[in-house]
Amino acid sequence: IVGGTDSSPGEWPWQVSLHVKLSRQRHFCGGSIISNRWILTAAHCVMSLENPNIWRVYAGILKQSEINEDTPFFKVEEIIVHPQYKYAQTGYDIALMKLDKPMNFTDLQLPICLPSKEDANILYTDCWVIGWGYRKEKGRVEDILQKATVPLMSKEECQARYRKHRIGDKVICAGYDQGGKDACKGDSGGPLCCKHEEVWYLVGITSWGEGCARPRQPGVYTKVAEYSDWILEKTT
Ligand SMILES: COC(=O)Nc1ccc2c(c1)CCCCCCC[C@H](NC(=O)/C=C/c1cc(Cl)ccc1-n1cnnn1)c1nc-2c(Cl)[nH]1
Repeated sequence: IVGGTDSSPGEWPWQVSLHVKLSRQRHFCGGSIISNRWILTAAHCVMSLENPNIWRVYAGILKQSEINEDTPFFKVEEIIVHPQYKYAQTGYDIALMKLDKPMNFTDLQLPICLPSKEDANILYTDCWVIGWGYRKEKGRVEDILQKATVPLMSKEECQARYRKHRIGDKVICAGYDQGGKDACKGDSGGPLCCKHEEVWYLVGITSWGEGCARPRQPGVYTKVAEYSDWILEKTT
């Protein structure tokens, strides 16, 4: 996250750190708890790494330094990538991870609400992008979970910023014209979450952008409300 600040314990209890363990282990992507068995993340995180056995899901943590060989994690039983996904920049950048056993909810690990399709046009005004990603384009994974508030942008304005791309109805853009606050490398798969009438909703999944926090280059997020049918079909 560029231009963010440290989160406090339990502030974003739905945020998970998805680690990949090959010869060694490292943070790979963010994700969001949507039920006691399911994590929502980005398809580009899991592409070419669809073997569930290499993934470790860390919930209820604030700092990457809390993770060591004794830290408990969830194993992944199944990974479901959206069938129309090709590349982040062409959309459908959404995937589900089924945990090998149900998660016990605590103050530090809780699910976030999914917006319903009818909510697709709500004007959210209190939105935050969260993650352990870089603070600048040439950076490194942060220890303390970072948060930054970003305003949502209209599809038309976003399309004007990304002339070489097709900004469709199934993505949502967020960012400042002057730049300064944005997601960055290591944040993808994580939540763009918005508080509406005292309830937090998973409005977006961090997907892509041209650089990090550059002027007039907003972040592009998978618009979760457009996938509520798919999510329900796959998780019930
Ligand atoms: C110590 O452990 C580590 O360093 N881990 C570790 C550290 C870093 C990374 C990995 C592991 C995963 C790489 C492959 C999967 C994922 C590949 C793509 C992914 N993208 C993003 O996270 C965000 C993109 C992004 C999103 C928005 Cl909304 C706006 C601007 C964005 N950016 C534009 N340019 N940079 N960001 C990424 N993630 C990383 C990189 Cl490197 N790139």
